[in-house]
Amino acid sequence: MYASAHSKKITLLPVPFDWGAGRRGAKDGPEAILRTGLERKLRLLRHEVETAPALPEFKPLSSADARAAPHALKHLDAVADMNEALALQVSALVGQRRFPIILGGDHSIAIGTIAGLSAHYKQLGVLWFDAHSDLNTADTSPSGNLHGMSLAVSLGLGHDRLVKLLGRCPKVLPEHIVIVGARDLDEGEKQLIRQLGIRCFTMQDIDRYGIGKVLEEAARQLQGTDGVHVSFDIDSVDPNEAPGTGTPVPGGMSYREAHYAMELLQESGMVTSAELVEVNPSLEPGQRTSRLASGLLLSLLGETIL
Ligand SMILES: NC(=[NH2+])NCCC[C@H](N)C(=O)O
Ligand SMILES: [Mn+2]
Ligand SMILES: [Mn+2]
Repeated sequence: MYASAHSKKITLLPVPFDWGAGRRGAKDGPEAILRTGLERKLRLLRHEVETAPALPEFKPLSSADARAAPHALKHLDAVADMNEALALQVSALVGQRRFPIILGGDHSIAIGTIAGLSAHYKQLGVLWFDAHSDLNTADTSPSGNLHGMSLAVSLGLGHDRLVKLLGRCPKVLPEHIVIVGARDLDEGEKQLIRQLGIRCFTMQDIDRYGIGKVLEEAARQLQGTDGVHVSFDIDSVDPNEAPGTGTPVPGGMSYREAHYAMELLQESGMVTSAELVEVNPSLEPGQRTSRLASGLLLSLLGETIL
């Protein structure tokens, strides 16, 4: 086997957290992904790999937070506390010149990941693979679930406790965000995308241009950045391939489209961190979704077919 062009010092960081989602179970995602042998397989690609101790479990403490009234910010305290701890860890890893791969957990963990990254990358680019755009605010969210708001928070829109993590706000600029795979957007999210001019490649764009062309455009959009974070929500892939996830939406990326996107990003050499979220092992009998998640990370880090 050939050594991949650039061997990296990778830290796998498990984040067993699911209070940002409407249903429980994504907290077992990291363990399921790690069980596929991800660490060992990354080593076969000639990377130096360590698995960090999992982030401690943050649970709702106050009864108000646990009750999670509808149309509020559900479990705000737990989400804020977890993300603060996560942001500090991610920032420390980047400071040590390590390549962080954060294993979720629901997508609210992107708040902490991006906060930690933005402490080092002043022009951070974010490639957001998702059926959704997670651009809701308290005013537009149909659910109150914070995993549907994490990208908005990173743009500086949301509760003070979340947008001001580690000080800098916003963490990322609208022109440095590219969404890929969208097919279920709430009305307020559509408005925000238009208003801020966020680059959003829907499933129709993937149908029309092909995933290769879409990734080419995405890379062009992120040219002015000093680091690129791949935030991969497994529900961007079609539920036939990724059934083990909490908010599945039909009509997603195919197995090959998802892998090809990762392969192209590997070739581009532009990616500086990644996270894989929303794998919920309780929602499928087998290991299909966690295997897919693991395989996509391997493609992103240099695994090739031949
Ligand atoms: N990370 C996710 N899976 N997010 C799903 C969000 C669904 C919906 N848009 C909401 O705000 O509740
Ligand atoms: Mn998401
Ligand atoms: Mn999603």
